[in-house]
Amino acid sequence: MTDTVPTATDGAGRVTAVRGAVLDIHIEDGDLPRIGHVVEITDGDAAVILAEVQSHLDRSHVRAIALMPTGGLRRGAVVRQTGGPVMVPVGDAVLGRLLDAAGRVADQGPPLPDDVPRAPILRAAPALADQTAATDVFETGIKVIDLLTPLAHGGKAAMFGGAGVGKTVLVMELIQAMASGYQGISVFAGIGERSREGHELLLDMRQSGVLARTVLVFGQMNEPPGARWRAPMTALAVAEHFRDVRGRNVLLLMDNVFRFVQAGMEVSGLLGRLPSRVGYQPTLASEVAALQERIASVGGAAVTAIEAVYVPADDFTDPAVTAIAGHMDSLVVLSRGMAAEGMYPAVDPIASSSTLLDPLIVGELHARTAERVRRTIEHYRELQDVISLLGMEELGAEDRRLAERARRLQRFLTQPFTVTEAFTGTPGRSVRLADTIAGCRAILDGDCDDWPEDSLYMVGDLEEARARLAAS
Ligand SMILES: Nc1ncnc2c1ncn2[C@@H]1O[C@H](COP(=O)(O)OP(=O)(O)OP(=O)(O)O)[C@@H](O)[C@H]1O
Repeated sequence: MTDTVPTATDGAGRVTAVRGAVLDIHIEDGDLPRIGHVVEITDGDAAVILAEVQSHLDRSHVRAIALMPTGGLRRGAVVRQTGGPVMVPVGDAVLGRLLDAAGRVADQGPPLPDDVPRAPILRAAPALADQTAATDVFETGIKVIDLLTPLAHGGKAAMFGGAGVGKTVLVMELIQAMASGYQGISVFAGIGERSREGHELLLDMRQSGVLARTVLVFGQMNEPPGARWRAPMTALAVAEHFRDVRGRNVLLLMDNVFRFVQAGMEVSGLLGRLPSRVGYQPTLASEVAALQERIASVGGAAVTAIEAVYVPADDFTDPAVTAIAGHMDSLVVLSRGMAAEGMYPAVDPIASSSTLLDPLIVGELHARTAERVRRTIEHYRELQDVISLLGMEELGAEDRRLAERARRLQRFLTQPFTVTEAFTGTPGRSVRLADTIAGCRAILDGDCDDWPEDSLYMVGDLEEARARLAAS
């Protein structure tokens, strides 16, 4: 598992072709490097470039994908085999640090000590028999999530949404909410997103004091596909070390897993493989599985994953989206319609789900309340056409009462976030699950029927709404 850097083996070679991130290498004598193994390329004084071997072309040629920019690289550059996959630094020394996909520090801090333990980024998932199931609820303080899509301690949750519906804001809020009250280690993988967001996160974490327990791994959108493709694996290697060697609980956050799939698609195209459905790589399902299956809880230590997933063109049937969704315990679906109405967080209460929402896991009261909330909002949606044509007044008394309660529930499930305070001016709220359940039950039972809808919009618990009502 954890190991020192592999020593060079025989089989030095030279670069024979450079096509962007794709490198063809001639191995002059000795064995070819294995698929998945990494080679080091040096060209005079230029920085060392790492590349991962992807195919064996013939008895003496391999094709590799560079993990770093290849600008300036020339044919004839010297290639040295390392005899293993990429080895990245792990353990206490990387806490509070920012690494790139190849495990180099990228935060202008001091270099890592020479004796830092290293781990390979490519590894098999733990055996099924060693994995423990996730059945403990991880309370986030975000009403709509805790009530309708509870997250599992040691489970996987994904936030799905099209462009600009609030995925990043939600993941950042979860980091704030969970990491600050959480005693484990957090590992954040920034994959294919804007570098600006990464730097903002670094600053935020430094200010809030969680950075000392956090490792950041970035392969952002300006980096070559190999880096974006391997950044999540590097983050996993760091997380696995804390889980397996140190027995610590780990919170693994990834923004954005779709970009990992997209990078894999670029790599596949660069290697000349025929595309499959919707232009994706033929290996889509196995690539997603290779990542997701490694996120597992073993023995006493849990890895809890929160992943943001971009949904291209808001198409939830996209093969990348469905491939990722299949691995999740909790699916948080963000809706453009709700975001347009300012209903933040724009979590769609009907489309979102969680395997934990079972009376045997969360308890009878929670499961029943969630079910009633869902049914009421769903019924309101069914009535929407009639309402937009004829108005609420034309509904029957029972439907009208349900519609009014559904609108109040939708507003009560909005919540100001700490991370948006800077531009909304409203401080964030964290609500205990018991208060969320009590608030929803009160609305469902008609206790708030004569409250104006606005009194429930962007509040914490029902007491706050009551106080707001009394003050108005
Ligand atoms: N909880 C919220 N409260 C208030 N505003 C929000 C909230 N969530 C999102 N927004 C608004 O929506 C904008 C887009 O959010 P965000 O960057 O999280 O979207 P995204 O889905 O990650 O987008 P992209 O796919 O472009 O990365 C924010 O800049 C903010 O104006």
